[in-house]
Amino acid sequence: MIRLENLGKSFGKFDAVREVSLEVPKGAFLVLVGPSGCGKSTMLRMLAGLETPTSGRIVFGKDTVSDGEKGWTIDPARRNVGLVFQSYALWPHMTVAGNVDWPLKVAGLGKPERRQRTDEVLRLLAIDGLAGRYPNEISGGQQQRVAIARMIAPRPGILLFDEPLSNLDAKLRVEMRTELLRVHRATGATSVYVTHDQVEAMTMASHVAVLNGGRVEQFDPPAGLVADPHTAFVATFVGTPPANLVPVSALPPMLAQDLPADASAMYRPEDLSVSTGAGATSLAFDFAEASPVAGRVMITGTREDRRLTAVVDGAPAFAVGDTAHFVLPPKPAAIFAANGERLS
Ligand SMILES: Nc1ncnc2c1ncn2[C@@H]1O[C@H](COP(=O)(O)OP(=O)(O)OP(=O)(O)O)[C@@H](O)[C@H]1O
Repeated sequence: MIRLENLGKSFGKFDAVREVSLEVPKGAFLVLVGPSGCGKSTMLRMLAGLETPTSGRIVFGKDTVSDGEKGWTIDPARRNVGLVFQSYALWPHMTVAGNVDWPLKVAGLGKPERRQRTDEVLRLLAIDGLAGRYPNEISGGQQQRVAIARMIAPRPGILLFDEPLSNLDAKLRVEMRTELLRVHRATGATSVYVTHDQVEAMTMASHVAVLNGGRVEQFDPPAGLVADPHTAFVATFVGTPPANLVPVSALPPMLAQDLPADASAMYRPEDLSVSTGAGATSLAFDFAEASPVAGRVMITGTREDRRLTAVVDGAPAFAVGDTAHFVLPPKPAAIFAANGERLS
């Protein structure tokens, strides 16, 4: 179990992480997701013991491992965590097996046990055939597997990942997601995974914390974020494609009449349709693109700095720049106040 209680981190006057409270059970796969600069890495570094919180506490199981009020933290080597970064940081002068063996040697394990554990994790990551190679003799994806094998070999109870797949190409990234989840399950550890990619978050997580400006805007399972976004930020950040947010002032008068004038209305792409002619509940946008998604078509329109997305079964053929009329449903799926809070 990992529990964060009012966790905060300030650098001078700047609050990088503010009042974060959440709890996940043992075996959870917690993803911290949010835009650049929202405080994800700072949170992970506090979990790793590389950064001392300035307020609040971090609890692993029954043990407090960092206390911001008292200003102490248990150092990384003594808190039962494994950490994998974006850069693999393998030792170039050691073989694959040597890299995996090193932390076990440092931990003082005997040779037979080290050998057995190294073989076991290399097999788990399907890189046992590469044991004798050096890092510069294997691909980026294979290096990432070695970094993960090295992390799990000492059997930490908590696995921490900082954007581990961002250096891999798109296809490999998708494969490695599945692979990482398999490793996570096989170890029985609790994982915390940092990414700015909401698709990664939504496909991998058992629990997601959406961060914005150092705060957790919502903490829920992936399906909960899409079904019931608590803030305008979450509504437009998650989902494939994310929901549309339209200021009430820009809605057709018929749809705007009962809504607060300074609010925004959320419409799901699948609730919109697209037509060549204007209607009482449609908005005119410039057709930007159409792309096939799982047997349906995703249509995107732009106008000034706004974008609207519809996912439909079929639509008239538009050319780029044509006016496309996006027909809105009678009621929005949610309404958000000007400050982003959900009203209904
Ligand atoms: N040592 C530091 N001193 C001062 N400010 C810092 C320090 N470390 C991080 N920050 C600031 O804290 C904020 C959060 O940084 P952090 O690296 O946690 O963000 P992030 O969400 O991981 O971003 P990215 O996805 O770009 O890595 C940023 O505005 C950053 O500039």
